[in-house]
Amino acid sequence: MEINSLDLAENRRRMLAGELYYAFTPDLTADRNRCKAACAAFNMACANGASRRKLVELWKDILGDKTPLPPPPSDPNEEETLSDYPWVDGPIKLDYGIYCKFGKQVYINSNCIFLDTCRITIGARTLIGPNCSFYAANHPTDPFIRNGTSGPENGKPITIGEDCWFGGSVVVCPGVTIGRGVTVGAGSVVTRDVPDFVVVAGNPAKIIKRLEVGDEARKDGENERKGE
Ligand SMILES: CC(=O)SCCNC(=O)CCNC(=O)[C@H](O)C(C)(C)COP(=O)(O)OP(=O)(O)OC[C@H]1O[C@@H](n2cnc3c(N)ncnc32)[C@H](O)[C@@H]1OP(=O)(O)O
Repeated sequence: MEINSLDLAENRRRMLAGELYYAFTPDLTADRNRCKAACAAFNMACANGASRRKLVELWKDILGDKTPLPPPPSDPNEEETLSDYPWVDGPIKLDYGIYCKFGKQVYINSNCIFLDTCRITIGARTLIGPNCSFYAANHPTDPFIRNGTSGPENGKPITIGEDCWFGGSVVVCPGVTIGRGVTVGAGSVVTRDVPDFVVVAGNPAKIIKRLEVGDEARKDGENERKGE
């Protein structure tokens, strides 16, 4: 495939739809470079102990989120107006940033990676331990189609529910959906969907515990998702 003859909009549509597409086109490369620079700025500010407000601004830059922040409080030490924004300990790496969505009060520990060639959604109040990787990106297993950086690739979206907890060094593979209130043990590799309210661990991750959660708690989650 000659990169220069590609319909770039169609190529991007294919990327997000999980179809075979080419990653090294000028527009996708420029988008990744934009995100790389935004991540570098965020990581540098994090390492230098920047204020919560500065870090939230830089985090929003990574995601391409143009919505304005609430005005600063008169006392800059009282930034409770920002309490719903994710807490992110750098360094962090996202591929595009614009294809990731994080719910309120998410926490991300250091050295996490989000390869968002398809959409990655993380539910509210989910806690993510250090060195976790969320790989929506994938390549064909046939080496002759894969063909290094000249070949096409495809991905699958990753969806994580609310109130999950990922221990350190978890890998989430392309196409995985994890339910609400799930705990994922340290070092797990999640290759298949996970239902609500369970603990999974291992490689591949398997259910090691089911939580007793009343119907009311399940209903609360549904209402919250509907914005009630
Ligand atoms: C947001 C942050 O920054 S988090 C900071 C980093 N912290 C971490 O990464 C800690 C993550 N915690 C873990 O992995 C814990 O082991 C938990 C949460 C999974 C333990 O969950 P529990 O439901 O209490 O499991 P429990 O300890 O009873 O173990 C049940 C079984 O699963 C196994 N198991 C527990 N954790 C794991 C794991 N990570 N990988 C593989 N097996 C595991 C146990 O060995 C045990 O097996 P056995 O019955 O054969 O002895």
